Amino acid sequence: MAPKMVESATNSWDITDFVVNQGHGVKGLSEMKLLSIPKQFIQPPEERIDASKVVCEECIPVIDMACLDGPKVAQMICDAAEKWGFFQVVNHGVPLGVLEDVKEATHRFFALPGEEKKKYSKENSRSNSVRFGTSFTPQAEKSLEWKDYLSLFYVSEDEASALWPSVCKDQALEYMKRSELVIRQLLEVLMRRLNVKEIDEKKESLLMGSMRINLNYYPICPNPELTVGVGRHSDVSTLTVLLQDDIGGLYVRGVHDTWVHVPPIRGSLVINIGDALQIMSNGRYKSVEHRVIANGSSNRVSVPIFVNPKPSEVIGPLPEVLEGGEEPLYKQVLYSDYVKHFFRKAHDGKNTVEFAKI
Ligand SMILES: O=C(O)CCC(=O)C(=O)O
Ligand SMILES: [Fe+2]
Repeated sequence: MAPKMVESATNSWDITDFVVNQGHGVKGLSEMKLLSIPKQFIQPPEERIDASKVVCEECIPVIDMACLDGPKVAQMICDAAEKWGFFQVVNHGVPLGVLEDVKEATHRFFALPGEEKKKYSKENSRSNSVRFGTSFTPQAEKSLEWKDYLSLFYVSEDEASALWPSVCKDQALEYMKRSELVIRQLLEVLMRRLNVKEIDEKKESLLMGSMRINLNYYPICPNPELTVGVGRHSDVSTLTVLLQDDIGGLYVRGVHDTWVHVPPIRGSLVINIGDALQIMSNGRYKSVEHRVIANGSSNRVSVPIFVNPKPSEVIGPLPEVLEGGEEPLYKQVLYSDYVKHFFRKAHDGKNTVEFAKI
């Protein structure tokens, strides 16, 4: 890249324009091989990960789904959802090839020229359900996050075939479809501890009535210690199924203000509880804060599937949970309002759930 370009792009106005508006993303910036990150990406010290708070002795549970019918596994899943809000599953039934294909497809999408990716930006996309972007909500953020993404909201197979980018749609759809069984199994197990005997049509709409798949791309960063890949947040989903590659960098909030790394395990899926399930379980299951650090030497991809209530559902503590006289901690809220509230502001840890607190 010509030095002039580097020089002009480091001008503060141009950076946002280059990264956000022109569709080059952070990847475009990373490829310019800047010696340091532009100031727009510098996070305040309290938002950078503090190495002294990272604990290596602890680890989120790794659960073998092959023994799901045995007595122990269901208990481990529910315990992990209560204590950590996070766990990894192995032998989950989604073929390794499907996982590898969707990671490759993610690299393929982000390798497209900026002009091509820009067709899916907020301004240009033919549909609200397909969105290429950068950071989280650049208009609301004081500091940008070092991440690009393609977000695909699933409406129907026909819509996906017509509108999702052709370089990744088959792989993204296949990953989503093949994950449905493990999603159902997990929800059934989690519901049983809440006295919900079966997931009927109404519960299905409430728990998994909509799906969103994101392809995340975290490019190499010249000053990873000064910025973040994703800031502290909890997901607004019922639960999230996350595929990560072998680079690492995802951290989960542990006890006493500590952070615990989620080590990549080949073939595993990371499962985390989202705010919607925390609310529906009246706080029994925890949607836990997490964040992603930037990386100085490798590009990283991850592919979360956000399993969400249908946007038109009203969520609140489930009647089965309150049956024994437990006081509700959350009010009834329209799920689409909850999501709007989340996307209106920058990432700010666990604060979103305050929106639903009584
Ligand atoms: O990339 C990751 O490992 C996590 C991403 C994440 O937390 C999210 O997209 O909500
Ligand atoms: Fe997340």
